[in-house]
Amino acid sequence: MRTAYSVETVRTAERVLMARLPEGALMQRAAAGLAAACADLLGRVYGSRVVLLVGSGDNGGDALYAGARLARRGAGVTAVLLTPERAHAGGLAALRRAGGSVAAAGAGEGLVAGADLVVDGIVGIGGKGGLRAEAVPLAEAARRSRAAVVAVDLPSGVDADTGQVHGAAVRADLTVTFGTHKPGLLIDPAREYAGSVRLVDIGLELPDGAVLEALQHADVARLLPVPAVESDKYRRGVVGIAAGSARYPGAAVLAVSGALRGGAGAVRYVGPAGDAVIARFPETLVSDRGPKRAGRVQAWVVGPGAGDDAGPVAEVLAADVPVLVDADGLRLADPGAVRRRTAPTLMTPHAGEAAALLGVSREEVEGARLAAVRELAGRYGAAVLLKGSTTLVAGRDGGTVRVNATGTSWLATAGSGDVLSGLVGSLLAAGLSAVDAGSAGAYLHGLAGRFAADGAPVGAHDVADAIPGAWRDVRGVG
Ligand SMILES: NC(=O)C1=CN([C@@H]2O[C@H](COP(=O)(O)OP(=O)(O)OC[C@H]3O[C@@H](n4cnc5c(N)ncnc54)[C@H](O)[C@@H]3O)[C@@H](O)[C@H]2O)[C@@H](O)CC1
Ligand SMILES: Nc1ncnc2c1ncn2[C@@H]1O[C@H](COP(=O)(O)OP(=O)(O)O)[C@@H](O)[C@H]1O
Ligand SMILES: [K+]
Repeated sequence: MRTAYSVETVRTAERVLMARLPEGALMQRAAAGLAAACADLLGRVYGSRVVLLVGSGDNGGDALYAGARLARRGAGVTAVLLTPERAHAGGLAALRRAGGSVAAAGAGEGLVAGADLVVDGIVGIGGKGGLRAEAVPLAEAARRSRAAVVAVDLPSGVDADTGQVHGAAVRADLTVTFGTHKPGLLIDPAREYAGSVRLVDIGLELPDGAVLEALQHADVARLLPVPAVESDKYRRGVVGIAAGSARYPGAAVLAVSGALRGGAGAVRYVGPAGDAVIARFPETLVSDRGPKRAGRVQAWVVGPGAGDDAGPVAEVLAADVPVLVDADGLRLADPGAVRRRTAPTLMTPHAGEAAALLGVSREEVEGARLAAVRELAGRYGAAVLLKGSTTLVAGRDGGTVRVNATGTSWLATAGSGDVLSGLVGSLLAAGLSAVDAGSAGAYLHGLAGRFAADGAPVGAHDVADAIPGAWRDVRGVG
């Protein structure tokens, strides 16, 4: 499990550790890790041109000490000081002792343009708001230049705790972060500014209560239901899919395609697209009698391609089994009925649907995904999986939010959300909790998207076909 902690928690852990260590030891650990990452990126340190962008806090101190290490290995290192009178004194002295220099006033942009490597030590976890005006031209010069850009702890200008970006921010190729990931490094839009992320262990001891956690292969492998010797189809779980309409039969087919690959023992389809479903997947149990009279299921998926018929949504919400509500179902569901449910409920909106439910703009949701997913979970008393470039899953009772790291923008193709809803519904029927089903399903779906696409466009049905390969990859079999 990869975790991300709030700035406040990092600060507390840092204080505890600093009290036990000689002064400056923590910054030296950070600088050593940073310099090593820079050296890896440069390949050849000797003779390279390194420019440090140095702000007024310890983030700048890290950059200066790392710069000193690179200078000792033969790099030409120049520091551009944003507020010369407040630059980290110890770091500056170390850089000078190692043969590095300080840029003349006004020379920064030119130096950045000619650099091999730019180290962004403008601001770290002490930052508030976007970059200040004096730093903006330097960030722009770094973006224009051919230099590799390494952000210290996080790209300057992004919000460490939320992933929001207010105004200008540095765009990095690599972010070297200390002690723990910060939430902003894992959530768009900030995540995109971070490039790849390298975590340097500086010995921080972190308590329970991460803001975010990202499942990895081993975590998902533990969650996935695998039939035991004595399993039968009913013990494995039956998932009911109430989806599709005369206008959108494809949504039903795609949701069923995901459900068949999700680990339930049987898939029951209820709705007007039975013929299309059977034609493609003859193993489906099809009924046109409505969810209430369709027979026993261990979990329902309702909503994909449902059109305007609120009846099945209400019937499904009245069932005392886990329910996944997606797409049209989100609009048709009575919020009171969702809140009154005692069995688990998982809502799976994309940003536009989340915006409609919250009464805000899509841009607002996309700019502040963590706040949006928590707000929805709180309002509906339900688990919420917010889809998009960053997929987040929040539980109904708050706490740590899951973030999915496997997605790919090739998944932005019509119907891939329907596949996800079937897949996750199947995991619910197999007995996973709403948060586990949502996050394990998003993980497999993202991986399947990568495998199916492999660098080329795919349709949603290709993603469904790639799900078994994702399972095998996660379980380390085949
Ligand atoms: N917390 C930890 O455990 C460790 C922290 N270290 C470093 O220390 C950093 C935190 O240092 P500080 O607390 O001194 O804070 P920062 O260096 O992140 O920033 C504080 C300074 O930046 C200025 N500033 C704030 N917002 C700004 C903006 N939007 N644009 C430009 N300037 C802005 C402020 O005036 C303040 O002087 C971390 O990010 C990390 O790089 C490491 O040295 C080692 C361990
Ligand atoms: N830019 C992106 N990067 C990664 N995943 C994405 C991106 N855009 C969409 N996705 C994923 O693709 C799927 C699309 O679902 P959805 O928006 O409901 O589409 P549809 O309604 O057409 O099925 C979701 O799993 C979502 O997380
Ligand atoms: K930084």
